[in-house]
Amino acid sequence: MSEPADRQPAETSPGAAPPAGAGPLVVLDAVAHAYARTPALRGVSLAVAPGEVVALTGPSGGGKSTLLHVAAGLLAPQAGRVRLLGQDLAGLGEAPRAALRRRGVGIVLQYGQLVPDLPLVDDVALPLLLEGSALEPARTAAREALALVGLEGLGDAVPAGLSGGQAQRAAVARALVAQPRLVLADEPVASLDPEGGRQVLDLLVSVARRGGGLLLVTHDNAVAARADREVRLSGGVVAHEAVLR
Ligand SMILES: Nc1ncnc2c1ncn2[C@@H]1O[C@H](COP(=O)(O)OP(=O)(O)OP(=O)(O)O)[C@@H](O)[C@H]1O
Repeated sequence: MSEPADRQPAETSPGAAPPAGAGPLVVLDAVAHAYARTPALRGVSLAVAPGEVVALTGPSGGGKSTLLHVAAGLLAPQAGRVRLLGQDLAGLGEAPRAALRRRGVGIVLQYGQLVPDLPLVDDVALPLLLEGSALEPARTAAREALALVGLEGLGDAVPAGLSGGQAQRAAVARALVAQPRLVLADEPVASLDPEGGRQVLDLLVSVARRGGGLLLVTHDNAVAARADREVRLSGGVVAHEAVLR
């Protein structure tokens, strides 16, 4: 996953990520959100520091996926504030939010969300291509990322030809290809066998071990046990928090 030489965002432009080491990677402060009349988050505060792996756990419907979408700026909360890579999302329009995500955040959503009919190599290369990388260096980085998740040689495959586990691995490759400082991942290893899950989790955790951050939604206690901190959401509030290491 080499950094293309032409990928040098201006640090001062709107949506640009601040320099490394400049405080928490994401901060949610008293965030609330409801879908129509269904409350999903009711005043949640949470931060992920550089170098930290945080597991978000709790019962189904507790608000985990909603929190991840809010943290990513994909969903605007109805109350509270979100700072992503040092930027207050309330002050950013849709285009600068998208630019901020592309430059510093890798996102794995629950169902992979690969682009139908697009060969995997190009799907995984998308974050680099959208940032202006030339096609061939982006494809080279994408092939390297695919190899890291165990999908070497599958660059020409399309999503319809993949197993659920392969699609999940590809989504992780796409999230990591641009070397993000923060990864937000919703059940990223749920479709994998235990050994495959461990390998992919190792890769995700390595982002934090290099000084980035990982916020990981999981129902799996063994996966949560890899985190530095566990935050349990239930009924849209933080029901429990534990430092694991
Ligand atoms: N798009 C939506 N429209 C309406 N209600 C929604 C929507 N998404 C989530 N909800 C509701 O918001 C609440 C929180 O859902 P959310 O998906 O965030 O929980 P979760 O903890 O991620 O659940 P799971 O573990 O099952 O994925 C639930 O009551 C859910 O039914």
